Amino acid sequence: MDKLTRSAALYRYQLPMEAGVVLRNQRLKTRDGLLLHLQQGEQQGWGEIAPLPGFSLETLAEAQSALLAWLPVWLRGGQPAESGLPAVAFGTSCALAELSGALPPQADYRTAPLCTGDPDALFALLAALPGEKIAKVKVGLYEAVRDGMIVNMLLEALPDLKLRLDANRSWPLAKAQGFAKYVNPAWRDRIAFLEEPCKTRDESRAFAQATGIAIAWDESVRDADFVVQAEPGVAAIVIKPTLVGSLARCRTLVTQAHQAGLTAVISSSIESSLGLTQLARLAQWLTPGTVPGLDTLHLMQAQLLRPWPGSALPVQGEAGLECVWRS
Ligand SMILES: O=C(O)CCC(=O)C1=CC=C[C@@H](O)[C@@H]1C(=O)O
Ligand SMILES: [Mg+2]
Repeated sequence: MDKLTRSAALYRYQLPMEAGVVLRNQRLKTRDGLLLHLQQGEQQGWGEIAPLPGFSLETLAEAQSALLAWLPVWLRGGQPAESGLPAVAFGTSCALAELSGALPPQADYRTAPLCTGDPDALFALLAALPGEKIAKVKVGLYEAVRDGMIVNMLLEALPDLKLRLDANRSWPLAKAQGFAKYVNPAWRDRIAFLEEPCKTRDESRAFAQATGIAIAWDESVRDADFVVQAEPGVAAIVIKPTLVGSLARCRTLVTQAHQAGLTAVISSSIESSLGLTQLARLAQWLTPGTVPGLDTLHLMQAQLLRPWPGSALPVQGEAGLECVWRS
């Protein structure tokens, strides 16, 4: 491809969130991020760079500065080094992969319906769901006993249901065991995994051994000392590309997980529909057969540029974007 024909633009977006979306004790009123648009000859590619407040270590301002340093190198025909900021590494690698055709267009638009509060709403939705019934329930936000009873009730009522649970490291070991006590041992193997039950990895391992409930690593995957390996009681790793890094890094993690006999689940960091549809493509490409954890679009009041199939949310076009840089 002709290096001279490269051009690029960087846009800023802001999408209104549904009322009441709280992340790590912080209300998220809007989702703010950047969109990178690269063009080379007839080819083009988009990437979303949206550090998630409370989860990402980098800020949006830091991501923007990194992109403004990355862009001139790319425009001159170079291959800029992968950014050390995960959200930037993810977004730039997506734009480059669209440009080169490396990210296949086919997508896995299945999601594991996400339930944070109302088990009745989840029950109605699951009862009507065709095909594989797999849902994700947030635990650890209320009393552990209440969580245990809800999980037990759902598994009892829907015999073909499998659950993914997520405690976000909120329980001391004793509390986690208090949760498990309320889940009938006969149904525990229908908990596909419980993400990060305890405050430390060792406590989470002890929980899995003691209860027979499989666990998954999510936050741990981003710890500097984390190594993907087979361990008793560990079923899966959750990969959130915006928090983890480039497509190449995600691919390495998926390969390592599969080699260790673990499930790898591609999951959302609450990207816009643009980033989310790219994650659905990544899931189809790297983890076919595993339902990705992408049920987060309903937390927003609008989509961005590319619609998620079946979503009724309005789609904001390019006209609604603020251009912060253009070559
Ligand atoms: O993994 C999924 O199924 C959906 C994404 C999801 O649960 C999360 C996304 C981003 C931040 C968190 O609130 C949460 C998580 O902790 O995994
Ligand atoms: Mg999680």
